[in-house]
Amino acid sequence: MRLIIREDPAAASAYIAKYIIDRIKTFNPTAEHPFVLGLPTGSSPVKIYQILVEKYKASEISFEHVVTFNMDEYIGIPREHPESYHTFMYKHFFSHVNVHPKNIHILNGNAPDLEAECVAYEAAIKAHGGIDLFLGGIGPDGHIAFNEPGSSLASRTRVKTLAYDTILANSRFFGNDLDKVPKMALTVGVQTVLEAREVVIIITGAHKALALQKCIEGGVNHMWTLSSLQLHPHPMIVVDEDATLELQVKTVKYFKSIEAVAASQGFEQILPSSARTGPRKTGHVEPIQTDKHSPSIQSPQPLTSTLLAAPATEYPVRSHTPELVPDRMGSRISAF
Ligand SMILES: N[C@@H]1[C@@H](O)[C@H](O)[C@@H](COP(=O)(O)O)O[C@@H]1O
Repeated sequence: MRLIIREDPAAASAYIAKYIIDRIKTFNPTAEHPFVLGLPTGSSPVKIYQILVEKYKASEISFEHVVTFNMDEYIGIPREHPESYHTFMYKHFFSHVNVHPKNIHILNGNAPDLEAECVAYEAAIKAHGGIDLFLGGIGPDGHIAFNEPGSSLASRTRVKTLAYDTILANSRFFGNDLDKVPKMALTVGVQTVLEAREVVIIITGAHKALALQKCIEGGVNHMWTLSSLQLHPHPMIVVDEDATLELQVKTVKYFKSIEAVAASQGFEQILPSSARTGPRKTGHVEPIQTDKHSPSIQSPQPLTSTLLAAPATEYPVRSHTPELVPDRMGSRISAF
């Protein structure tokens, strides 16, 4: 886990925007081997999109060969609704860069068969060889995408009922009218996110400090779905100082020192090349067979399943506990 701490949301956003640009450039995408980018909505990534658009306009990055998959979408509001995630993405990003419309994937919350829509979405991700970098944000309750507290850590793209806290938090986008906030959404699952080769999360503000603390210092827990990132080989969380308010001072110092030491050595915790470049293929992109290419992160297995896998005979056999026979202390002392 890399935890990058920056002074304020602007600096955290600038770090991530630069990181994404560097990753795409290093990847050197082509039409046959595009960079597959997972994207979020919410207020947290707005500044990141703004910087990416600026850099595109300054010809510092191209999205010509970038394929995108969004995390989630509300169910039941029209695509053209000002608060739909379709509208959000075009307003803040897609309308301003050279990403091809055919390369944009956003779940359709008005699909006639929502379950089929979710299955097709997972299949489309696999057909593109998986997601290279999933950018995400979190809700104050630590949810990632719309994987609310209690979501299975093995979950995949599906229909999700929103938690009251999330409806409340998102009501600011609907004139603070709870009745207008959709109560259901389509969302990628925790497992869908974990299968990305890299996950980058932005967390800013004191209102998300408890969630960050649970996810960094606590154990993996379905009540704070972001904590599942502890199971990922290449997660990075970029935060502002306010988001660290609930962390222990030693945790903050530890992650700052790690970054400082890496910088002093002239590198920034470089990813393995398999994660940096993705699987190289020649020719067209073949759909991945799920049975042949098992996900890089397997569903968490119950600990007992491994423990019980060992034959019982390998356990040391304990002798029977002897019967307790009451005695007097005096009888244990040898006679003088
Ligand atoms: N489904 C989205 C999440 O993907 C997002 O991370 C969250 C945070 O939004 P904000 O950045 O506005 O706090 O909002 C919604 O719940």
